[in-house]
Amino acid sequence: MKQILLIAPSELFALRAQEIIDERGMEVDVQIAVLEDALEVAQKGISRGVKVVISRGGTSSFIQQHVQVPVIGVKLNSGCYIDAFEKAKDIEGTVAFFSFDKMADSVETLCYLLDVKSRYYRITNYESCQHIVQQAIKDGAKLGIGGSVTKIYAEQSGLDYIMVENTRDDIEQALDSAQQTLNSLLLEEKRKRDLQLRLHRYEAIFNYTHDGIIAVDKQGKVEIVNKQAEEILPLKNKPYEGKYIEEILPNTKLPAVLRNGEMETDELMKVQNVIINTNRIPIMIDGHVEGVVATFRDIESIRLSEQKIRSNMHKKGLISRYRFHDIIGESKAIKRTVRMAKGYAKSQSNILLLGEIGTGKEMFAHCIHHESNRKKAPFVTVNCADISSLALKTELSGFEEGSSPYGVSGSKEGAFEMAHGGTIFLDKIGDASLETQTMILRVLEEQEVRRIGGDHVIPVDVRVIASTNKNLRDEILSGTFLEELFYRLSVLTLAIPPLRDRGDDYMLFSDDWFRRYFSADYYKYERSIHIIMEQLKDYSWKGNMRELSNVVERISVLLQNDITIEEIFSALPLNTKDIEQKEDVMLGKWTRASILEALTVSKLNISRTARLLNCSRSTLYKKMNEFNIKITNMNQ
Ligand SMILES: Nc1ncnc2c1ncn2[C@@H]1O[C@H](COP(=O)(O)OP(=O)(O)OP(=O)(O)O)[C@@H](O)[C@H]1O
Repeated sequence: MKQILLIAPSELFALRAQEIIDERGMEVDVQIAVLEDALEVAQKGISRGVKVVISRGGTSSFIQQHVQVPVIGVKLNSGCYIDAFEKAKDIEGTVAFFSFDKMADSVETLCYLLDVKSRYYRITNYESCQHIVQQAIKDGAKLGIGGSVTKIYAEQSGLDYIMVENTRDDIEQALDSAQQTLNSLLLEEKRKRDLQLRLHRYEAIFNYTHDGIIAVDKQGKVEIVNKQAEEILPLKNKPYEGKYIEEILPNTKLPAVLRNGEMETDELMKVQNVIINTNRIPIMIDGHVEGVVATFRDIESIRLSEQKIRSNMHKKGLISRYRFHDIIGESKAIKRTVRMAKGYAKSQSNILLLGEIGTGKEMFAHCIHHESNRKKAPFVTVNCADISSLALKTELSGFEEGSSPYGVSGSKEGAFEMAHGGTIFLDKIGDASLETQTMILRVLEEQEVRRIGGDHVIPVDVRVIASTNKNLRDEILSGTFLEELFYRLSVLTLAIPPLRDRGDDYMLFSDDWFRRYFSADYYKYERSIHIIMEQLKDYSWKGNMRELSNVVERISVLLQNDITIEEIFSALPLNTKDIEQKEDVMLGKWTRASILEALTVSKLNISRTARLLNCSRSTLYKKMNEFNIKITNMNQ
């Protein structure tokens, strides 16, 4: 699509123009028309994308009045008149020269030299053309010389007329100037587009950034407030435009920046009861402060969004894994404990879980969190045992950039921060050093943390569930546990019963675990499993679930390798005291049950059973026969 349109007043003009255009390889559309016709041609061209029009004299002035694009006028120079003078010099009477531009001095000189009686008519707009031609006739003109528009009126009035034709130079000049105009228009358009793009970008940033933005002018009057600022502060229904910032927000410190022109960044402050982190940037022009822009964030929302990201990233670590329905057990003891835990879950108080190792304290902590109204927020576990005091402190408080005690780069969020809105589980709290206990106590009292190397405090809302297998009252007496922390943590206490107090629950657990271990093969081993587990009825399970799961695993492996029940018992590292106690109970009576007990305790070893029962091996076999007791490898 050609963006320059040349409207020629005559065929000769058009031919000359086309010649130049072709020579230069320009992109110009050439048409022949004057006045209204020329305007129509121009308008059509513009609607197709023409950006510059070239035309001459009256037609050019006429088009320009009706269109928005620039119209380049082709000027007439004195050389154009040479041919006209040929005829003019023989004219008896006045020759009228019509021109839109000032007539060249050389034309006047030529008239003088050739003794042509001349009169000059300057046309300012095409409407006056007709009138000017009439005037010339009145003034006694015998010949008219000029452009295409006056030619029309001259012919209408019967005035002899010569239309001047432009030289190649005139047309070249007009084409040059049209090309330059087009170039600068295109450049300007590009600039505008770039500017618009930039403006749209700024607008998007301005309205969709998470930061609130307020700009004031040099007098401190509010100029711009973005949506986020309206919401954070909140300013929604307050008329603020044109008001002094102090009138709507009394302590923004923006007037101070207007006075001293100093930038302030990363400052924490409270405005309208909202804690924000803010930057104040003075707008300097020629060394003068012309305004200030403040950007700020609501600390709470930053943390919430960080938390959201983090909890997505560390889903496994930050969400509770167990629900109450995962807790296995039919005993009264465990059912009562679950009932209490569910009740505790509904409250906001801290909870201290007490119990021997492996009783399921951590599992209960997960369940309680999930049953509480904090279940959608993070659940963060921190193990206070087997970790140095410094590492634990780092874990709990996090650190700022460059402040890691271990020289780690970057910053790190502490566990309390991570658990904000949710629950922190302090496992084995009784093993934390006094220093760490003091730090935890301070966080609980003040409900805020400060990262290592940090210069500001971070408010936290965290529920603490702590656990221990120690007797903390004894620890307090011996000075290794802070009494104050104990009272803070033990608002609610829950004692998780040991496995030995849960009746046959150990059978349910082991059954569950054996099934998981053997899956489809479970039925192959079911009988052996039952016999073995029955024999462990009175075992004390000092390691509780952990010990039971180890035993189950060991038995499973042995059973799978076709090891006899007798050998399996000898391979189990069971607590010997338990067994000895059982032996005491069993000795004496010749009953089927007592023989079975002795066989079990001696791990199906006949010599040992005989010794236990204080009889010979042959007596034992006889008795076993009597009671129909057979020892077979159950796997076979
Ligand atoms: N009632 C239960 N039902 C099912 N699984 C359980 C139950 N109690 C504990 N467990 C399982 O037993 C194992 C040990 O439990 P957990 O780690 O919760 O005990 P703990 O008291 O926190 O142990 P420690 O004192 O050693 O930290 C876990 O694998 C847990 O899932």
